[in-house]
Amino acid sequence: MHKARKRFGQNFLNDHHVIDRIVKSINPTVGQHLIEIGPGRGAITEPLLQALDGHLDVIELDRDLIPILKAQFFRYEGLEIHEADALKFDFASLAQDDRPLRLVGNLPYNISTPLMFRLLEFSELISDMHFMLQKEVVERLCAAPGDSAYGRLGIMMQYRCEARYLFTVPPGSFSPAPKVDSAIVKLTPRKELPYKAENFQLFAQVVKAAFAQRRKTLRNNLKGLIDEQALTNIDINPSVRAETLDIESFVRIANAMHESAQ
Ligand SMILES: C[S@@+](CC[C@H](N)C(=O)[O-])C[C@H]1O[C@@H](n2cnc3c(N)ncnc32)[C@H](O)[C@@H]1O
Repeated sequence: MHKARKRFGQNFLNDHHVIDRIVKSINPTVGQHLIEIGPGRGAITEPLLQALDGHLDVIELDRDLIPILKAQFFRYEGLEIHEADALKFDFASLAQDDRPLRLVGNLPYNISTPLMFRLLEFSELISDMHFMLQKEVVERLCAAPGDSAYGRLGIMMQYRCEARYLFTVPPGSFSPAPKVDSAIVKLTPRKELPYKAENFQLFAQVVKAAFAQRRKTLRNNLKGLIDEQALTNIDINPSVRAETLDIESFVRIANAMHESAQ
């Protein structure tokens, strides 16, 4: 019998109503290319395989789960089990035809933020992502300017993706039960970016610096990167806090810095 491991963030879904709701939200159809991150003991894997005529890629880090998954799903020849770390996995290696990738997973909470940043690198190959995460992380991913959860994670994600909070899942739906609520988020990479940063690294640097100290003004957090006058020139008030600025404003700051460096 496999024992749940904390270090792999293992909280297995055991609530059929919730599993059903997740699969309905994903709405998988035969012919689509789905990839499940962290299949665990197969709670979502099973209904996905049924909906996808047995064709699915799964990525699992816990090597003790691999033989269990193989035995459980031996009938499905189209199931590819990758024993790998999703944080290091080359998702482009799965995009061998022109079908976009659909990512799903009840993710280990301990790697959720770095995994989100990693997946952004592959966003052009992905049509959508449905993830279960800690509720607080989903709130951050979906937050708008002025919300208390609004910050670096939400801005970097929403720059590339539309983020939608689907529903909340209580601790009792898992075994072992986590200490906090979880939620399902749908992330849809944008085909066209509404605001384009000329230099993406610079944009990322501005967002990071702007939130370095949440209670400080832009003037203070961006000191050394861009001066007060340059902010005023592009209609950004240096006395406000970063949490009031929309994504377009951050792009405007980064683009002004990029132009002045040319
Ligand atoms: C929260 S459990 C979910 C399991 C299953 N999908 C379910 O809903 O019951 C997270 C799963 O991700 C796996 N995992 C943890 N870290 C991982 C990583 N870096 N790459 C791939 N899988 C990982 C764990 O072993 C576990 O199976």
